[in-house]
Amino acid sequence: MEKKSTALNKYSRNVTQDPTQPGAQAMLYAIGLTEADLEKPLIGIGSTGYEGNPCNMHLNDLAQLVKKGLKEKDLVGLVFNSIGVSDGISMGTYGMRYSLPSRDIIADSMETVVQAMNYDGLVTVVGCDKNMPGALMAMIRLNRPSILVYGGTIASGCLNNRKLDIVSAFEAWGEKVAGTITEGEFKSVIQNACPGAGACGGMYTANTMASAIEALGMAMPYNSSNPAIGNEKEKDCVEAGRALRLLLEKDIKPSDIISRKSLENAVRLITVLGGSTNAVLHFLAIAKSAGIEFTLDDFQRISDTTPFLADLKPSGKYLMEDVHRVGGIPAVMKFMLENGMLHGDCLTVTGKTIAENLSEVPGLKEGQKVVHPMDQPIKETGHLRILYGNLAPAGAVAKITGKEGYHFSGPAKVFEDEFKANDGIGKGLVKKGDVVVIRYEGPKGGPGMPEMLKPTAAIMGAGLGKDVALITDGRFSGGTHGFVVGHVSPEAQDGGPIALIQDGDIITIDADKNTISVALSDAELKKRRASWKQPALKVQRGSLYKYAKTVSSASEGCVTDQFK
Ligand SMILES: CC[C@H](C)C(=O)C(=O)O
Ligand SMILES: [Mg+2]
Repeated sequence: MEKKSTALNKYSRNVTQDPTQPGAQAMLYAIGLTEADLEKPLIGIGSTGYEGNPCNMHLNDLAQLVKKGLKEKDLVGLVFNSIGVSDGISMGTYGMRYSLPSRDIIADSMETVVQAMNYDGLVTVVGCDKNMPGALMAMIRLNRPSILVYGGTIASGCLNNRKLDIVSAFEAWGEKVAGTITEGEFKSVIQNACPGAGACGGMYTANTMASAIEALGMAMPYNSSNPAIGNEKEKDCVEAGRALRLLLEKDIKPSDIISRKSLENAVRLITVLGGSTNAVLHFLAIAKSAGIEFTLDDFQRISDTTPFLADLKPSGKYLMEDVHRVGGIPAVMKFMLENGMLHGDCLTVTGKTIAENLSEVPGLKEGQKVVHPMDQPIKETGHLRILYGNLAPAGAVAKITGKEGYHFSGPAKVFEDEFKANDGIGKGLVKKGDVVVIRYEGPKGGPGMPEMLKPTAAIMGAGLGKDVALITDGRFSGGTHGFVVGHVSPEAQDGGPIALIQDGDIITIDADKNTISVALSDAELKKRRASWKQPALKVQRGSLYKYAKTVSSASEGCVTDQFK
């Protein structure tokens, strides 16, 4: 792409080169910049590093490596921090209600710093689930040369020659409640599941979003599959710093890289990998941030025409470390390009196209078992199904790998929130054949649309994965598997039909016809709605109140900056 070169410091020059800004320059000298530095582009390095989470504990060190790469290319890197919360640590507690809102706080905070400080470009160094979409939304809003750097996946844990990961710990609770493991075994799983730094090791939300962002073209090749610990990750951080120079010189911005075609590339990779349902929510929001028409129906269209090929946890056997071992995400993308599943002409942050990047990488390792061949798919079409029906007039998102079948019908077992559901499951109130309904956990009702890994892991751990379905206006962790439907819209707080369900109503989920329905007549639903009263919001002040008052529905990506 031949783009005219512009002043590389077109933003920072407003403070570094303007004689009417002596205070700014005095402060920049104070942080140690020299007169020569003030003539160079200033690049924000937005890190979500913090000590309290394995996904984020090493990010500030990686940010220094990005800074090193920038310096090698005569650019001044300046590290700043945004926030992050841990899905794995907050899961099952009230704190999980802050998880999805943290995405938009990260987007707002990175936008704020880069705009306020007049930085010419941005490299974000991110780790846990919401960090990637939040950082990407900021990059899109700012639309100046940017690269996303993912902190990388965690190594697998190990116990008695059994590979463990974070979901092993979650599911161990269900196994213990069901009596299939002892208290001692339970403790050993917990203590050995996560060996150190890195984001959750299966194809959960962090690895899903990192892989998809690499396919979108906003991260360097191998960035998503290089593990958190090791010289490959250190190298890719320095390379990202170096790579920003070309983007500045050619004035290549996110709006030159993100398009409907590159969004299709991202979603097609998610489908091949069997990625997290959260990617639906986040890519709806990312597309909205970019002003690109991309709706739930686009996910269904791509799912209908893309095979599910990767045998990855939570429903499969392998972890992201195994993807790395057999060639990494570029090798998967090369396989997809060769099979006509990617648009190779999309530009990326290397300044080259997807096809040009992939021409330089080896393919999947001979004989590897992680990614199935085209003629032996795990499922001929995608695992992500967008369901509609009298229970979800505005849509719902199902994760159907086929391992639990494609149809489920049974009596509703209704819980008014996640905590009551966890309590009920723990007390054995959920029986084979039930459709568990967890409601008032949507974007406004939660608020914050929490992930339901605790109940789904308990159901799976109790061996009920094939015998119980679970639907919610909340969402699911990437670690969730089983017969699950989330993002039911409209949510209960807004009076959606899910608010009208009563114990015993027969709910039917058909993943072939993409429908979710309750066996009630329109007249009955109308009668129940007449007596339904909207409950007050669960919070009346603070960040969750602001969120509940501004957030859009899940079928719109839960955006908070585009309210009408
Ligand atoms: C267990 C998985 C992780 C903690 C998560 O929340 C996600 O992938 O969404
Ligand atoms: Mg999560």
